[in-house]
Amino acid sequence: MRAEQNGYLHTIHSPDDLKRLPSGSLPFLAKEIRERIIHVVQKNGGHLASNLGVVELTIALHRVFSTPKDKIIWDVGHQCYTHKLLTGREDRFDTIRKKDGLSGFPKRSESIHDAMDTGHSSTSISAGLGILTGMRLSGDSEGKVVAVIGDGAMTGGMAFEALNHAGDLAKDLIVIFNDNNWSISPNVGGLSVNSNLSKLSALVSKLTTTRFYQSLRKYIDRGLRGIPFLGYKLYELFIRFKKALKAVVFKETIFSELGFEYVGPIDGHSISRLTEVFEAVRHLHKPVIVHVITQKGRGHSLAEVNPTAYHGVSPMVAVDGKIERKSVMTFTEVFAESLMREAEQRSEIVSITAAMSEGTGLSAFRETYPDRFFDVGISEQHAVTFAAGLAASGMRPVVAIYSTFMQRAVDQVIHDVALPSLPVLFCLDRSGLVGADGETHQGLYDLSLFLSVPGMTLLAPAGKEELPHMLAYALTLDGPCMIRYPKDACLPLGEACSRPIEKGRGVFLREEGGDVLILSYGAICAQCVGAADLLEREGVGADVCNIRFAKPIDEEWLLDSCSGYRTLIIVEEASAIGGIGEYLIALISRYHTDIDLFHFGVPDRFLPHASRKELLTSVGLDAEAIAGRVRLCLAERETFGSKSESWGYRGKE
Ligand SMILES: Cc1ncc(C[n+]2csc(CCOP(=O)(O)OP(=O)(O)O)c2C)c(N)n1
Ligand SMILES: CC(=O)[C@@H](O)[C@H](O)COP(=O)(O)O
Ligand SMILES: [Mg+2]
Repeated sequence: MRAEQNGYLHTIHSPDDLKRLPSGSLPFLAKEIRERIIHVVQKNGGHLASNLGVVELTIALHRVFSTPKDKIIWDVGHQCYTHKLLTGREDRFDTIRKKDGLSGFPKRSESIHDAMDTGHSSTSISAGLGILTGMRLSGDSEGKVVAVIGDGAMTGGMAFEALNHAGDLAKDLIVIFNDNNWSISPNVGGLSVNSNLSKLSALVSKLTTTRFYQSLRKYIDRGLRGIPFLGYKLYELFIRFKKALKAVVFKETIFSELGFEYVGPIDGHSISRLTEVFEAVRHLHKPVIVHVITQKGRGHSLAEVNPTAYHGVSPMVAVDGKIERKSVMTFTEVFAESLMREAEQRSEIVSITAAMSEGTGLSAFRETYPDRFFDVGISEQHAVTFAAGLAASGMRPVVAIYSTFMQRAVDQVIHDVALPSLPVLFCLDRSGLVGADGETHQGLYDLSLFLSVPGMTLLAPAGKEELPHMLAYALTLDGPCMIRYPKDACLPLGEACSRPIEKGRGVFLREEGGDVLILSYGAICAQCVGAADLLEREGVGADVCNIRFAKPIDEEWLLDSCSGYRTLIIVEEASAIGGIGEYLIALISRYHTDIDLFHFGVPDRFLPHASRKELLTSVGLDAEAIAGRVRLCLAERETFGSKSESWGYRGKE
């Protein structure tokens, strides 16, 4: 009783400490872990429902498997909080997702118990199979590899690619299929595995995972195959009979067809049952999938009822359901509102999401036009080519997708959309610097990935009024288009933003006839205008122009707009390599040889989690930093005379 008064969680500094706890203390430990997760997520924000659903699963995994000798890979990784609490990070857990604190995802650089960095979905089986194969090739015949993948992540194509290969390699990979029927929204897809915890199927799984059954199986298989002439025929007949028998008990699953031993469904909240099954499967010498049924949001009354709203929460929402009231609309909200207006007028507009309807602002579209809304699951590649198909048959598809997840479907954009020049509109939310999700979610590469694709129109709104105009304009184009915007407030930036969209041309947000011109693209213009205001107080005149188009650019307009300035600063909230900075410098310097050209982009390194504001400062893209760097450029010009230098690489390191 006394131990429970003080709790167990603070005594766990490694999985070995967990293994030493009496099994009777584990339900209390699970309760402690849930309370700690809820408390910290309320303070820091983060992924709540997914983490609450895997507390017992994680305890059982670390009771049976011994990391780092055994490896556990968490698919997506957003559900790794219990894993972090049990692997020596309990003392730092309050820093999770905060600048310089613990990451909200597994990171090899953070702990020897994190076998793989994750963040993007559906990678765990591929990574696990690779790790396992490497272990075996380097002589490690003991270590086990466990991939924990949710039902949402299982809808990702690469999960099937990996299952197929794993079945073929037939190595003893263990896949834990965490089935809670939820992705962020209710899960989609035809993979309807038998999710009922039927007594019969649970009993049969209990039998088939015993060592006795496994050795009996081996004995029979070997005996049958050893019969001269008829052996293989009889063996094949036996396998088919066994499958038919299993099909009576289990809904035949795709997994067993792919060569996996299927075990389940198992109650994902019974630590004892999970432990028993994990002990059994760790001795199998073939690929095995353990189908675990969990409840997303378990132990939190609001999250249990609404796992979507509690998938990822901002601070102060976690416990009392208080939804923060925002005064200013976000880019996502402006996009959602504008799309609804367009969709009302044009029935050929359809919308597509890859399991992110809430995050991309498509919920209203889904409710209003259910027949014109498609959630394809976590399968961005399919989303893009499905959109191409829709466009080829006269529809006007709008694919709402985070910049970082767009990375999954580069070839589909090129091969299936741009090549045939199909009118698909990609609305890239979370473009630029994102906050607490860190390296895996930064939206910094869409420009360098797609700027070189022929026929693409690339647009970026600076202020509130611009996005609706850009959306309407994009929906008139007869080819592919991408509009990028950040996860941030969509601020009004003056009447220039309301001016009609002219192909290839931008607008001046500030035109005082200064010496300096800041050319920028999209939302980062707000920071540029702020910087110009700061410079003006020191008597430095800086004008600001949102080029609006990264492609196509009206070269005549651009070159004419640059005339008369001595210093030109190109600012982009994207990787400095391969973005618009390099592209514009090449264009302008051919014609304007008398202008000092500078380029401020995001430096060539991965950026960890922090707030968006902290990240902008860290790479020198907030108003104060831009102003400071402009001062330096001017000082350089005074000191060394005219020079042109790309500062993107020299962003504040
Ligand atoms: C490639 C990719 N697309 C989309 C996402 C966004 N995302 C993060 S978690 C998630 C749902 C995951 O569902 P599931 O695997 O069932 O895990 P659960 O949250 O239910 O535990 C999605 C769509 C992502 N991380 N990666
Ligand atoms: C884990 C994951 O990839 C998503 O949950 C992502 O964190 C959502 O990001 P937003 O919170 O910006 O919608
Ligand atoms: Mg799920």
